Amino acid sequence: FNPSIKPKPTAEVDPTIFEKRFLTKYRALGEGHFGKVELCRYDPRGDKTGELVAVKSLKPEKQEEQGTNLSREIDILKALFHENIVRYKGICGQAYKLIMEYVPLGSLKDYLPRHKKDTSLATLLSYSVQICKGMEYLGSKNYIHRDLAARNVLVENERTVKIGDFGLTKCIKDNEGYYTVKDENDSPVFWYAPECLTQCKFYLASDVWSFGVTLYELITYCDSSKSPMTCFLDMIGSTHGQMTVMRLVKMLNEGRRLPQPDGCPEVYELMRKCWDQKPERRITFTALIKELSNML
Ligand SMILES: C=Cc1cc(F)c(CN2CC[C@](CC#N)(n3cc(C(N)=O)c(NC(=O)OC)n3)[C@H](F)C2)cc1O
Repeated sequence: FNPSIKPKPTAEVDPTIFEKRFLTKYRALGEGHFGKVELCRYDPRGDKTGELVAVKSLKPEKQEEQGTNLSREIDILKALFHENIVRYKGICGQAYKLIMEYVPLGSLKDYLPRHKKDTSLATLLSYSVQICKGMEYLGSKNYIHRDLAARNVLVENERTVKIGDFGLTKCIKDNEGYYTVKDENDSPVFWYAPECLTQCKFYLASDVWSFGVTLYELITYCDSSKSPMTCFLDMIGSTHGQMTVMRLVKMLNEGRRLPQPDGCPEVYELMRKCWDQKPERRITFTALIKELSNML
């Protein structure tokens, strides 16, 4: 080693720029209204030693209309660093592809029904604490998720979960404290708080409401026969088409809520604190972390 000879810097390669020609598709992980998420291998050496990644891309016919939304989602995810939030890895092409870490055990919606026997209540509560930590961090940056549900929480391993999709995440304007929801075609209405349904206003506390519904999903191990949609449609009668939202709002305004899942009444008490009619009266993610941790 001769200290007087400075090694020539190798060409600076930006690890967040992925070349399309090295991305090989394996299978679809999910389909959305405007695009899809696919499992891919990024294999620049062409010997299958490259890493597996999850790639979100827009349908060609939706790129015009949704391109800005995807680039906003990319900018948000790029700036998030938390152990309970899926990692941003980069972009591909003219930013119509978002490259994320691949979380192989999939969403809680896929995972819980298949692992009911080996997932204790304590583990479910640990998952809940982790979701709240990710959401507390997101809220600290003035972002509202707007689509918190078991289908958007990923299982890293049997001890660790991460919030995995930020397709509807928006930034709250400081002086207003809420985001005005534009017409959302496939809004997850059964996870939405009353103020979102009636006034199209989304507060940080609106995400707490959605967390309460997500906690209900966890405690029922995402059993589709007891899903929020199934339950609510049973309560309001499922033959009302576009009247569904009206009847859902009426039922919520009357104070009716999802029923207590079998066992763990103290967890149901916590859900009820997430479902206070008024956003300002709802429990916060910080308080939820404390109360859930005390149950562990
Ligand atoms: C274009 C818009 C759009 C398209 C979509 F398909 C979806 C829906 N999609 C969200 C991402 C998803 C669920 C979550 N969280 N997921 C991510 C991973 C990962 N990072 O590994 C993963 N892994 C997995 O399933 O492993 C077996 N699933 C799953 F693809 C559903 C939402 C959208 O806004």
